[in-house]
Parts: sequence; C-alpha cells; structure tokens
Amino acid sequence: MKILSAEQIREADQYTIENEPIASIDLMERAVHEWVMEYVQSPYFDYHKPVVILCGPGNNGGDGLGIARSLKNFHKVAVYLLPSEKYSEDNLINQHRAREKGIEIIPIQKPEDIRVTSDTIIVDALYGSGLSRPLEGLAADVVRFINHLSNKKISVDIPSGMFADDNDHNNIETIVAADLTITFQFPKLSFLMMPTGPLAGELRIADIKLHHEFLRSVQTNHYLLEKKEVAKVYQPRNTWIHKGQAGRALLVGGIGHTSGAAILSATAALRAGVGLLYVACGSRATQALPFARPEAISFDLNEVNINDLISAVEPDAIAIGPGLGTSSAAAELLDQMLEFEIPTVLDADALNLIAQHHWQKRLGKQHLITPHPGEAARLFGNSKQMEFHRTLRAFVQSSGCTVVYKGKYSRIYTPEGNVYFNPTGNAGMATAGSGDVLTGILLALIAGGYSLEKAAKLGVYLHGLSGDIALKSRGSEEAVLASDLCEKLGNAFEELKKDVE
Ligand SMILES: NC(=O)C1=CN([C@@H]2O[C@H](COP(=O)(O)OP(=O)(O)OC[C@H]3O[C@@H](n4cnc5c(N)ncnc54)[C@H](OP(=O)(O)O)[C@@H]3O)[C@@H](O)[C@H]2O)[C@@H](O)CC1
Ligand SMILES: Nc1ncnc2c1ncn2[C@@H]1O[C@H](COP(=O)(O)OP(=O)(O)O)[C@@H](O)[C@H]1O
Ligand SMILES: [K+]
Repeated sequence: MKILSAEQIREADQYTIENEPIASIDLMERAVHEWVMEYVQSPYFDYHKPVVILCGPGNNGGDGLGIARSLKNFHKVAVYLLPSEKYSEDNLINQHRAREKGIEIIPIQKPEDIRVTSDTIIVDALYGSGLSRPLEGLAADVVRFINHLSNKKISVDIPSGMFADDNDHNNIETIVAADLTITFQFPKLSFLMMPTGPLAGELRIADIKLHHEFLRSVQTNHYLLEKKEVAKVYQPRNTWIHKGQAGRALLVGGIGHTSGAAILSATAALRAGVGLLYVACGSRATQALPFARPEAISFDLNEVNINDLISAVEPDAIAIGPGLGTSSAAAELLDQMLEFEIPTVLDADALNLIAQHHWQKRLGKQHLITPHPGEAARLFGNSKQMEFHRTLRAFVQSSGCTVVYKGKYSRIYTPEGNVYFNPTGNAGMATAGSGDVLTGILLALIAGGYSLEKAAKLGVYLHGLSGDIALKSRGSEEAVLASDLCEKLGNAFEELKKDVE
C-alpha cells in the first residue's frame, strides 16, 4: 500500500474531482459515509453515548459537519465550530446542511465552551491534511483542553495538529491524542513513526475510492507492507528438494552469558526452513547447543579459525551478532568477517562494534543490518525522526546495504531508496530475545535463496505474524516469550500461504 505525502493527497483529491468526475462536496459526502461505516464497525461505537464533534474551518471541519448529520441518526450530537475568517466552500455548504437538519452549531470562544459528560465520545475534525503550521492560540488551547479529558477521542483523517509527513518542528502538545484515527485512503507517514504514531491511537483506513489511475501511477518511496504483497515474495518449497538445496547457514555469536541469544537465533533459523545450520559460538553455547537444538552443528570459536570454518562450511549466508559481546576478540572476528562477500546479517553487538570502531563505511550490498532504535542511534546519530529517516535512507542508498530498523512498524530500507513499513507484531514482542529470533529467520531465508530485500520483507512480516499468533495463544502481551515466536513460525507461514496465489 502506497504512503503519500500531504501534497500528493491533495493531488489525488483534485485528480479524482476532475477525472471521475465528482463534485468536491460529493467526494466529501463519500468520505463522510465511509468514515461513518468504519466508525460504526469499530469497538468505539455505542449509540447510548452522546457525541461531541469539534470542527475546524477547512474541509476536515466540513467532514465533521457531515459526520454530525449522519451520526444524528444514532446519537445525541453536539457540534462545536472554531471561529474563522475564511471557511472552505464545502465547510460552508455542510454548515448550512447541518443547520437544515436541526443541528445547532456552537461557536467555540474558549475551550471551556465545550461541554462533555464522562461518557461523551469526542470526534476531532479540527484540522486534517491542510495543516500548514503548528497550532497556536485558541486551536492549540482546544487541543490541550481535550487532551486533558479522559473521554474517548476519534480523529477524522489525522489527529488535529499533526502533519501528515514531517513533525520534527511541530509541537507535540498541540496534537490531539486520539484513541482511534479513521483516515482516508492512505496511512500517513506520521502514524508509523515516533513520537507521533502513538497519538493516532488505533488505525482504520476508510476507502474513499480516489481515482484508481492516480493511485496506480503516483510515485512514492514509502509503502505499508500488505499480506497479499508479502505472499508474492514467498517461494513454496519444491517437493523434491534436499537439505543441501535448502540453504547452508552460519550463525556467529552466543559467547558467555549471552549463549541463549545464539540458541534462539538457531532455533528460528531452523524453523524458518534452513537446510543446514552451523553455529560458531563460545564454549558454553557449544556445550549447550546439542541439547537445546540438536539439529544445529556447533563449533567453539576458541578452537576454530573463522576463515578455515568458512572454507569448510561454504555457507550461503552468515549472521553475526546475537550474544557476540563487544570484547576485542569479538571485534577482531567481526573485522575479518566484514571483508567477506557472502550475504551477511549483522545484528546486536555486531552493530555496537561497528559503531564503536566507526566501521559504517565498510557496509556494502552484501550486508543486511537490523538495528533497534538504540543501536541505530549509535550507528547513525540521534536526530529527530524525519531527519534520522532521511539520514538513514541516504546512507542505505550510498552504501548499498539493506536495513531493517526495528520497532513497532519496523522499516525496511532498500538501496533503491524505498522504505517498507511492516504492520505485523505487537507489544508482547518487546521482550528479550525477539530480535535474535528475527536474525535467525533472516539468516535462513537468505541462505535459502531470497535476496536481502525479499528476505527482509518476508522475514519481518512473518516474525511479527508469529508474534500475533503467539499473543492469541498466550492470551496477553505480558506472557509472550521470544521462544514462542519460534514455536509459532510454522503457523505464520501457514497463515501467509493462504494468500499465495
Ligand atoms: N475534496 C477533498 O479535497 C477532500 C478532503 N477531505 C478532507 O479535507 C481535509 C483537508 O482539508 P483542507 O485542505 O481544507 O485542510 P484542513 O486541514 O481542514 O484545514 C485547512 C484550513 O486550516 C487553516 N490552517 C492550517 N493550519 C492552521 C493552523 N496551524 N492554525 C490555524 N489555521 C490553520 C488553513 O488556513 P491557511 O493555511 O490557508 O491559513 C485552512 O483554512 C482532509 O484532511 C480530509 O479530512 C475529505 O473530505 C476527502 C475529500
Ligand atoms: N511494540 C512492538 N510492536 C511490534 N513489534 C515489536 C514491538 N516491540 C518490539 N517489537 C519487535 O521485536 C523485536 C525486538 O528486537 P530487539 O530490540 O533487537 O530485541 P532483543 O535485542 O531483545 O532480541 C523487533 O523485531 C521489533 O520490531
Ligand atoms: K482531524
């Protein structure tokens, strides 16, 4: 699914109006209808509760006025309107239509004019994608006022005060903190990033059927991964395959106290279908592995030379990092391994070592790195979200490596400059070892023949899906373990395969 900028969204609206063709006010009616359809299907809909709709001067406010007319059929509705010298044309039409339906429109002079009871649902239609500067004055006061209320808040298109794209210079306190955002046609970039993402709350997308020609041809570098697209990446296993063809993988890590990290990665790699798995690890992990994961073949890093091991094993792919530590021996090992041409996943301490030794420039097209925000900050600096995003995207384009920036909506950056956001996964995955599991999955997929980009898309999606399945079976986020992700990986493949054509 394409993610468009605010400018492109305006163009999409305009193109639809001119080429469908449809009058602007009728497109707004369609948006209102689709928004209400999403709302009544959401868990927030309860016709016993009164609704207060806050409207601004533009078309977002116009939507709010239309929504008021529609919700009047179910709820007790009150409409409040910000004062303005220039309401948009469609806003004025909808003010008129609302009054015709007997709806009183109450002008807001001060935030306290807005009257709610404890069960009132607040619909936020103050500002949408036409926001041109951070909110101030009365609008900002209204936002702060409602943010202090414990009432459920549902935003129309965008939480008011939030820019669709770049909020680096915005004031977070003047953005509505919504429980649910029902957005039109496209997810907005700011919903998928910190610190704005949490303010959008739960997301639902209302399909307002903008012109398919425009949607097909519009150029973007930002996408939200969808199951059916990821399913196209998946290559079903050939029934005549033998283990030598299912990928030979080498995992390096698991030294001392963090032996478990290598065991988790190894388990994940095996569950993700690798044919042969070699693990080069510390003495403790070498001893534990035959019991924990008898399918893996282990080597003690104290006893083998990495170059000899590579010659003997001839891996199709390598992963280094989980539980590696940052000792000088680990640094020396990584130093040698960064010279290899073999596709390599770099995670955890491998990334910390790269940052420590300023080896970022040694990353190239054979590398897939998987930093979480802490590791990423060590590697690429600690700038604000959009600036960081631009820095990382530029680094990936110039170095040729592929990056998975982990978190909610993990992002895949490709050397072509594309960025894919992953929708699967949940807060239960914020637990020790879940990143190690991802490393193992990626290792297996790359060893099995997927390109780095395809492995990243498929691997990150399946990893999150395993987390979602684990959450269902465990019952609550708190109880999900990284090992559960390995256990449910088969079910995640099964779920994805339902969409393979
Ligand atoms: N047919 C369509 O196009 C469809 C559009 N749709 C809906 O329209 C929404 C976009 O509408 P929009 O472009 O009118 O922008 P909106 O966010 O309502 O506000 C603009 C007004 O606010 C003002 N303003 C801006 N920043 C400000 C600030 N900081 N403080 C104070 N004022 C500020 C700005 O004034 P100006 O910047 O010119 O000074 C202008 O007057 C979109 O999110 C969706 O909900 C759907 O119905 C689908 C069909
Ligand atoms: N709230 C969340 N929602 C979705 N995915 C999450 C969330 N928290 C963590 N994850 C996922 O879990 C993994 C955590 O990785 P990482 O921080 O490296 O863990 P560890 O170092 O303990 O192995 C990442 O893939 C991340 O995307
Ligand atoms: K809004």
